[in-house]
Amino acid sequence: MKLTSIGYLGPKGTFTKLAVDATFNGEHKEAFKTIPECIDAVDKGEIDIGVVPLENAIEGTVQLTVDYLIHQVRIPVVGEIVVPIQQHLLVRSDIVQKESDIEEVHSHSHAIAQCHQYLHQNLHNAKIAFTSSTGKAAEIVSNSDQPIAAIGNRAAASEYGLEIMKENIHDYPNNHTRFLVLSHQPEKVKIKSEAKGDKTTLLITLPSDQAGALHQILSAFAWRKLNLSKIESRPTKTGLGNYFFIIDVNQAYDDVLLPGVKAELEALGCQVTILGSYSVYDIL
Ligand SMILES: O=C(O)C(=O)C[C@]1(C(=O)O)C=C[C@@H](O)C=C1
Repeated sequence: MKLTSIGYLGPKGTFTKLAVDATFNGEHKEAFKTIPECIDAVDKGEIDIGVVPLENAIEGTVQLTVDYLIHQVRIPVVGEIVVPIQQHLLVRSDIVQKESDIEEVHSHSHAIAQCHQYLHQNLHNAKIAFTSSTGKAAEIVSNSDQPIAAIGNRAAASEYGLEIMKENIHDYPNNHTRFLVLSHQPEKVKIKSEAKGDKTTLLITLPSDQAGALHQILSAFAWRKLNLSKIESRPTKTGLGNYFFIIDVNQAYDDVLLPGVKAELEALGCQVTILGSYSVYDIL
């Protein structure tokens, strides 16, 4: 039998790989250089499932993921994985002995943002170099003989033979990232842990500039007592002031309440697309 293939933002040692390893057993896992490359591969059927970062507790939405899913490629969201994020400062111990030796810090923009205060206070003079992922940053540091450091996780340190010079350098505790599981073949998504709940994500376009439109949208959820966990606006990219609303509801798409919301919003002139109805998995 052909193994299910799962794509992730690579290389090895990324947080996305941690999310994949914690939720999927033994399947074929394939690293992609960028989030769009991973999403495209799912859409073209080159892989069965893609896992991409969506939102971090400190830095907020991974806009590349949201915009790519709205504007370029529509793939159903079939799961969400929530992973605790601990950022460490990784170095080659044969080259860097103390923080003040470090001339450059490499990492993914979201990881850099999660450690701003630390960098500001401790590595003020080091240059920042943005990489496609934290795993890539660790790989670069391991291949360099320059006094540079990466920000990444413990798995990256062991994967690339780096030393953790300073642990937990993220600026706030309780750091978590949500990852989306994307697939056109939901029957292939077999997650090994127990789901902690369900969500539905809707993409809503307001009719035109109309007073009270957002209030009317929210009231369609409110009077049905539907609990929302996120509301976000993203540009439609058609002109200044034109926005989509992306709304997460804390329940699966049912037969009554959410179809009712959809019909009510469409009657108000909104366009409503269901981006997914899916289970949520917490990795501890
Ligand atoms: O670079 C990685 O390790 C990723 O998996 C990407 C990513 C992100 O895009 O938010 C994932 C989790 C962390 O928040 C930092 C980086």
